[in-house]
Amino acid sequence: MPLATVSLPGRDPASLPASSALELRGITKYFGGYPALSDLTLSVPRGSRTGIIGRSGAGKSTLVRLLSGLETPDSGELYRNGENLLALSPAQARARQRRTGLVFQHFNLLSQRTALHNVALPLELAGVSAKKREALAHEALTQVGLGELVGRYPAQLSGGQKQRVGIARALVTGPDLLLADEATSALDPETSASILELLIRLQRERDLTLVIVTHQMEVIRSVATHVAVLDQGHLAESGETKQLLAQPRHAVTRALLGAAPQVHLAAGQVLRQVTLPALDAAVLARLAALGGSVVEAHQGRGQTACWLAVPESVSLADLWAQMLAPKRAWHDPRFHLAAAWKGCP
Ligand SMILES: Nc1ncnc2c1ncn2[C@@H]1O[C@H](COP(=O)(O)OP(=O)(O)OP(=O)(O)O)[C@@H](O)[C@H]1O
Repeated sequence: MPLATVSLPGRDPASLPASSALELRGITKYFGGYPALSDLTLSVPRGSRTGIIGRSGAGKSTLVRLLSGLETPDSGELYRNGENLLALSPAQARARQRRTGLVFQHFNLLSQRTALHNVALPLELAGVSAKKREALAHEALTQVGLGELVGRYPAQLSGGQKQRVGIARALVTGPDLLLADEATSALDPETSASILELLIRLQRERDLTLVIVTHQMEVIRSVATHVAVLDQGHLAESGETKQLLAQPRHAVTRALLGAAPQVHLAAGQVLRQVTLPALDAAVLARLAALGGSVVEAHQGRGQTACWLAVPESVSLADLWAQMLAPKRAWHDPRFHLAAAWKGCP
């Protein structure tokens, strides 16, 4: 599908940072009245490896689809190398799409085609001659280490090899932007590491801008020079990876890092992390009765992740039983038992 042809009030390209591969300004995308992305403003530096991280439903895949031209935003501005992508003709949009490589979590290879013919497909669609596209596909497969396996069908390849084919296919048209959506999530840790190393090598060799979407902080740590944290369609925070991970400002970043907030606790108090269905007045009252207070709470869909300051003597089991059991006792046998054990009503 082509990129949008809607004309939005364009920004003077001179006002955009020259070093940006991508500039998103106030991007909003709705699905069925619900905002999957909300007023998202983000810069992706040219030549960076930018990680997009967030929990399930944060809007990561929606963002990738917008950047690849598979979706159009409902409002906002989207620039690539200073060019307003939302003001292109369909033909121009298709040309820009060929400069964008996409790598998928589940490889998306055609089972009836060999590795060579899977990689050659984007060139075929672009009208490149058979001889030339096979030569280019062979070269791309060699670059990802599969020069010997060009005649294999997907069913004859391992998961890691399939993803190498996916990467070769993404690069065969010579893009300057590579979007990888959970590219290693379906792979075992060792294979994931080798695919991430390959992405780093290719990004350097080809001077690409790599946008890598993941829900795994290890991927961000090992690959990304820059990172943007999404939370329920909003940008929670963004910056250089080293700095952002050393000093996470947003609760969702800390939750993804498994890091506790930096707070000064009273003597005899400790921090405990719990995820609650809700942080309502009744739960807060029970927490206060235990001598505890909320240090940080992060509301997700259907649950709230909390850091609580409580007296050292209040264990996690106490918190669960005393704060939740009264609400849940009749619905969840585990809490029923916990409540009975703790003598809760
Ligand atoms: N085509 C669609 N139609 C309706 N709702 C959608 C569609 N695509 C995404 N959504 C909704 O938009 C929100 C963001 O979804 P998205 O897939 O972008 O999140 P994500 O961060 O990639 O999640 P995950 O890590 O689980 O893939 C979710 O609430 C999702 O249900």
